[in-house]
Amino acid sequence: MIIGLTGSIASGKSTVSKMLEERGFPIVDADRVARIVVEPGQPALEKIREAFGDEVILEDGTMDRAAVGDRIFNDPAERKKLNDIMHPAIRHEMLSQRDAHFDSGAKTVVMDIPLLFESRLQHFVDKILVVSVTEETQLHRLMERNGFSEKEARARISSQLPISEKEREADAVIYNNGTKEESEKQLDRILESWNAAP
Ligand SMILES: CC(C)(COP(=O)(O)OP(=O)(O)OC[C@H]1O[C@@H](n2cnc3c(N)ncnc32)[C@H](O)[C@@H]1O)[C@@H](O)C(=O)NCCC(=O)NCCS
Ligand SMILES: Nc1ncnc2c1ncn2[C@@H]1O[C@H](COP(=O)(O)OP(=O)(O)OP(=O)(O)O)[C@@H](O)[C@H]1O
Repeated sequence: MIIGLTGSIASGKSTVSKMLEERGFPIVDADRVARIVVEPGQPALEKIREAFGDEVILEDGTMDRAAVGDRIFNDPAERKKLNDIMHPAIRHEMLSQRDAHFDSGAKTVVMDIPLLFESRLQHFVDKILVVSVTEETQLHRLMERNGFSEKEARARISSQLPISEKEREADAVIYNNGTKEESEKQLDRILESWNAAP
């Protein structure tokens, strides 16, 4: 079985992903893969330099994530330009990690994909698990975790589909406004109802 774990920025996907990892599920993490495909020497990084200019590359040759973030979260055309470069590379690496887990005998693989709906990847997974929070909690946690101003946080939130739309298409939803323990209980109930074992 493939579980697609999604939600919105700072809704708690990594928190739930950690709980799944503790239960022995192998995780393919799109955000982590997105860092691998732009390491120095990777073709995607060269394309980013060509498309966005030398000002988004740091002196040590790595991508300036803050500079790229400022550009893409404030401009849909810039965001599309980056997505068009990075998403094919991310998809390729994620599928190869997924296959490796199944080849090693996993029964269930979790794919943590923040943009599962935005990138229309629903057909890649068997069950969609959405981690949801109210917009107020999301804004508060995002500002606190990243040290963003309200404007910076809102730009990121509005770069994604509203979480209510994601909930509608989910097979199950974890409401992560309460404590992590409360979310953990919801997770265990969902895994049991799906008969999901690692
Ligand atoms: C823009 C970048 C450099 C900002 O880096 P930064 O370290 O500040 O953030 P990080 O990578 O941890 O992402 C945080 C969250 O931002 C959101 N996000 C990232 N990219 C996008 C995007 N293109 N569109 C909408 N939301 C996005 C996701 O919810 C993600 O979990 C980085 O997010 C990136 O390379 N994005 C493009 C690749 C991508 O689409 N990743 C999303 C998962 S496939
Ligand atoms: N139930 C909770 N109670 C309190 N804080 C929480 C809870 N769940 C998550 N957090 C905190 O909220 C922040 C966002 O959570 P997390 O990093 O798991 O979100 P995410 O969906 O993975 O974000 P991103 O899309 O940016 O990767 C983190 O600082 C995390 O520690």
